[in-house]
Amino acid sequence: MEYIGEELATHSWTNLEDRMQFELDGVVEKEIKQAYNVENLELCMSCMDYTTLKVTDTDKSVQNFVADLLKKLKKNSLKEVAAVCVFPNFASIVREGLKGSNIQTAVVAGSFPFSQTFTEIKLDECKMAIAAGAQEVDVVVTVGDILEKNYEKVYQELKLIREVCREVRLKVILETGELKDVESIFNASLIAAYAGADFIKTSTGKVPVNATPESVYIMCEAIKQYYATSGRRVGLKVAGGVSKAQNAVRYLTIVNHILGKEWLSPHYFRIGASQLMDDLTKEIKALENN
Ligand SMILES: O=C[C@H](O)COP(=O)(O)O
Repeated sequence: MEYIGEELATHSWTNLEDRMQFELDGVVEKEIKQAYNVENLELCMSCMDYTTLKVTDTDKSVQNFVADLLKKLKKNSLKEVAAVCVFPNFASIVREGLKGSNIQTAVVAGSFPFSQTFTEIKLDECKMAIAAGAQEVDVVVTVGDILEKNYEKVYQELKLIREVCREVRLKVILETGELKDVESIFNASLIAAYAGADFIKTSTGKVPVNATPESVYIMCEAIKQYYATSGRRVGLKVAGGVSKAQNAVRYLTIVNHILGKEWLSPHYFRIGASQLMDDLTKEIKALENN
């Protein structure tokens, strides 16, 4: 058995907080202005996990959600989004609705959004979602265990989830708004990476604080250090409260600044959003007509 504590000890987050504030307020802010162009807005579109995770979702509403998306993309001559993300019970409906497109069927699973149930139930939910057609699975870490530094427990559970999700893309949600400090976000990122996550994701969108530039900066730094050690690229998904094109470009800029352009494709960068599509479409059109 590998122990995650030994791996974490090889990484360092010292001085990260000071450097982060300095860079976010200075050079990154300048880069955002330069990055606000049609090419990058279209890139944000193609990296979007178009999401509905509402208590009112039904078979019919999800079917309409997918059909509306395809209509919007066609009407506005837009590039395909990366995925449609829904609760796991809607996986087969989404997969069916997306037939003929390259858009992936993504689900949240593992007792989203709180991850508060038995490991077996989380594993079964992932398995059932995959059997129903999910190609990507987003699960949440047990946040309390990160805060109490029960790192080994979190790591072992994620490895079990990785095993049942071996044929699909696995995104691990850290719920950074609840982790709060640099150390917890940095360590949670590395635990997920070492457990085999394809992506680490900021938030569920279901707590008061979701994605922030600071949390994304810390996660990028952990991904960078992990890549230097392992040679494996872990992707980053920004999610929760991203509803404006300006914010989407802000996150893309931070990822580019720390990780570089190799991360700027749907393979390694995603934006999970339920409200971003319209503003992004509007801004693309406005810049095109300028
Ligand atoms: O995974 C995606 C998020 O749940 C979406 O959050 P949002 O509804 O705030 O865009």
